[in-house]
Parts: sequence; structure tokens; C-alpha cells
Amino acid sequence: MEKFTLKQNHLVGALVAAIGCTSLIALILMLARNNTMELPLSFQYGMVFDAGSTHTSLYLYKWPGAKENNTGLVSQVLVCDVEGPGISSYANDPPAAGKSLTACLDDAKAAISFGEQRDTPVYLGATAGMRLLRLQDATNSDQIMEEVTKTIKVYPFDFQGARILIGTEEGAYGWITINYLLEGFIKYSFEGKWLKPKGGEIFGALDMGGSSTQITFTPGGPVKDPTTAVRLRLYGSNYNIYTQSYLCYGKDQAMKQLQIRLLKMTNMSQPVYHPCYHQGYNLTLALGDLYNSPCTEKTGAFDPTNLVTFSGSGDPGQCLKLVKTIFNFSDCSFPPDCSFNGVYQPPVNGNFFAFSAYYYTFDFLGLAPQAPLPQVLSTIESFCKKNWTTVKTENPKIKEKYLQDYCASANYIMTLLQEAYKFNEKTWSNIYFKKKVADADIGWTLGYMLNLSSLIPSEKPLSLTGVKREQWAAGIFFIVFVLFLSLVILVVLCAGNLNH
Ligand SMILES: Nc1ncnc2c1ncn2[C@@H]1O[C@H](COP(=O)(O)OP(=O)(O)O)[C@@H](O)[C@H]1O
Ligand SMILES: [Ca+2]
Repeated sequence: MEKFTLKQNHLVGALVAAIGCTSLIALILMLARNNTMELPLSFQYGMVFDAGSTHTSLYLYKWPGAKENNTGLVSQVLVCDVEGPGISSYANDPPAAGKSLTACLDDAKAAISFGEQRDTPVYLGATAGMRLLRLQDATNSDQIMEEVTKTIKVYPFDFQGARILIGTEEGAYGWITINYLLEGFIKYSFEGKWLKPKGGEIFGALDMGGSSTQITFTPGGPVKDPTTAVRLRLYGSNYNIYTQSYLCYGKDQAMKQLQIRLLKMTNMSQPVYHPCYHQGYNLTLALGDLYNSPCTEKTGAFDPTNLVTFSGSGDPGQCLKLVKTIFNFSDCSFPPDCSFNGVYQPPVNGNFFAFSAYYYTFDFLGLAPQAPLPQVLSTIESFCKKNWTTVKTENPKIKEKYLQDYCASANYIMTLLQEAYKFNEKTWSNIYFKKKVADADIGWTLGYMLNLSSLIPSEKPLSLTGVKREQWAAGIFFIVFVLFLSLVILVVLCAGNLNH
């Protein structure tokens, strides 16, 4: 009996020692794994060409590599401004559109380590300038897209395609960019958990391009026109957004529309007085340059070489009146929920970022991101009344192509925001005129890349490393506890054996 108990004790002892050893190995392995998690992370890169109607820019982004890719950690590394005009301006020389991109591609290549280049996705998205060109000449727009594709393919990146975005995408991706950068969808908390930010606010997006303009927001009620609704599932939550893109209502096409109205009103008698241009400013254009867009098409014959001169009269009241004539505020199939031209829009809701030409115009006028409405109105009025010589001498460094239009574009912006979108004295303060959020430019490019590279999952990620911190702590605690218990049992067994 005694012999048998002793044998049993040895057996139990061996078993406990084995468990102890296994626990010790597990502990060492877990600690080692934790150490590797603390090692500096490698980065992955991605880039997007924003081929706008007036200008192309390349945005390079980076984020920590490996498993950390679905976190709120994508940041902007560089922006490269392509020399020359937008790609749609190369209608007569498509290969030149491709060539224009090489300097920026070289810059991006220099910024990415050799080993990472092949894994770097590159996208090119063209917007309203190419939408307009496609309407005029689809073959020509295809040629330009082919040429930019050819150029990018020469580089050692992972080219993901060049395409023309539809207005809905342009609006929705701008909205995703803003709310991603604000961490409005999800936030990585201090305790290492993914949380939906409590009371975290979702911002709307107001984008003013050269050829189109977009408004995107989460409405307070249901969307009555399904063609304007976009459903998104991001990090386990559903978002129903309203988005609308207005082709021909970007800043530059709107400026052309004003010129056409004036020409029609004045019956071509020269010069044509322009109330939105400063006194003393004269602009002479060939009719061919005026009627060259689907937004300003002329019915009937005309001589494209004929010249027309617009002469500034610097009259802000008349300018506002003129601006209103390019909107139709009377037709509406969803009364009273229309912006203009019969387009449905629910009442604006929440805060908004107004970027691109909205920002440039307000920034030029020296207005703060949230300048009060009366200050905005008086600033615009006094600026429009300045004569051209004063405007030029006060702003020697500003390009004339921008300077000539700030009065007109400010009045255009105010009419669009107040009369069309229906921002009032109360909701005006919900608009922030901004260029950047969290050190990244506001625009559709980041949202586009996040979506196409699956960097924003539909469902909530478990945690940063795949193992929650509490689970990891519980594991360590359990192993240490088993080790301690094994030690106690061994000591008890040894003491028992000695007694025998
Ligand atoms: N410094 C500036 N001052 C005023 N306007 C600017 C400035 N820089 C860019 N813009 C305007 O911003 C707009 C950018 O539009 P863009 O992205 O090229 O066109 P789209 O988005 O319609 O394809 C254009 O109207 C351009 O004139
Ligand atoms: Ca744009």
C-alpha cells in the first residue's frame, strides 16, 4: 500500500512538473510575441491622382503595415501638384496628358522605399472636366485615359486603374475622407478597444470644384428621392447619406454661365458690362472659348474667332442678381425640398466642411473658417467695390486668373449656400471653410483609396493586434497561476516523500 502511494506520488509529481514546464514555455512564448508587437512597424503606401477639371494633384498616403491596416491610421505623406492644366485640357494632344504626370510619379517613387514600391497601389480618378469632355467627345476622353494609364504603368507600382468618377462617388468619397480623418466612424481607445465615438459627430461635405460641385450629408429625416441616397456600412454601422453633384455648377463653369447670361441680355453690344468684375478690369475672349463646353453650348451658328470684351462695373447688388439667373428656383417635384433646377434636397443637417474653391475664396477674402454671416456679406461687398488697380496692388502675388473671379465666385458661393442649399442665419455657423483635417487635405482621394483598398471594413475590427489586451492579460494571469499551483503541489509532494 505504502509502495503504491509512493509510486502514485512520483506519477503526480512528474505530471505537475510537465504542466509547470509547459506553462513556463507558454509564458516565454507569449512574452516574446508581445515583444515582437512592440517592434517598429513597417509602412505600406498608396497613392491617388486627383485629375480635376483645372488641375491634377498626386496624394501619397501611408499606414502601418501587416495586420494594422484596418485602423484609423492612414496619414498623408506628400502632395505633388502636376505642372500645367487638368487632363481634360489635353484634348488636342492626349500623350501630353500622360507626360504631365511623370514628375509627380518620380517624386512619389523617391519617397517610397524600393521594397515597398511594388506593393503600392496607384489610382487615378478624373472628375467633372473629363465628364464634360466625355459628353462632347467620348473617343477623345478615352484616348486621354489611355495615355495617363500608359504613363503610370511604366512605374514599378501596383497600378489599380484610371477612371472617371461619377458625381455620386465624388460626393460620397469626400464625405468618407472627412469623417475618417475626424475619427467619426470609429475610434481606437486608450484601453485598446475599437469604439463607436459617443456623441461623435458626422460632418457633411461641401466641395466646390471647377466644373462640378457636390453636397453630401446625413439628413435628419428620410430621403424622398432614392437616386440621391447612398447606403454605406462602415465598421459595423449603417450610414444613409444624401449626396448630389451638380455638373456645370463648379466655380469656373458657373463663371462661364454668368458671361453667357450677360451676352444674351446685352444682345452682344460691346463692351459687355460685368457687375461681378472690378471697375477698370477688362476681359476679352473669343466666342469659341466661351461656347466650348456642354454647359454653355450655343444653339445656332456663330464665328468662334469673334471677340467679346467684358468690362467690370463692380456692382455687388447687380452681381448677386446676375448670379441668381443661372439657377431655376421655381420647379420642384418634392416641394418644399428642392435646391435648384428641380433637384431634391432634404433640409441641411449638422456641421459641414466646405473645401476646394469654397476654402480658396474665403481664405483669399481673409475670412476665418467660421466667420459670422454679416461679416462675410460686408467683406464680399466691400471687396467687389474695389477698383481693379487697388485689387492688383493689394495682391501682387495672386495669379490674375484667380484674382479676377473672387468677387464673382464669392457671390456665387453665397447664392448657392443660402438660396439653393438653404443655409440660414442659424445654420450658417455650422459651415467650416477648411482645407485640411488632421494634417490631410480634404477631398475625395483618401476616401476613394480607403474604399478600394479595403482599408475601411464593413464590420468592426476585433482589435489592433487580433488579440484583445484583456484576453492577453487573462492568458498571462492563468499561466502564472498554473505555474504557481504546480510549484505548490510539487513542494507538498516532496515534503510528503521526505516524511516517508
Ligand atoms: N488659389 C486658388 N484660388 C481660387 N480658386 C482656386 C485656387 N486654387 C484652385 N482653385 C479653384 O478650385 C477649383 C478646383 O477644381 P477642380 O478640382 O480642378 O475641378 P473639379 O473638381 O470640378 O474636377 C477650381 O475652380 C479652381 O479654379
Ligand atoms: Ca475637385
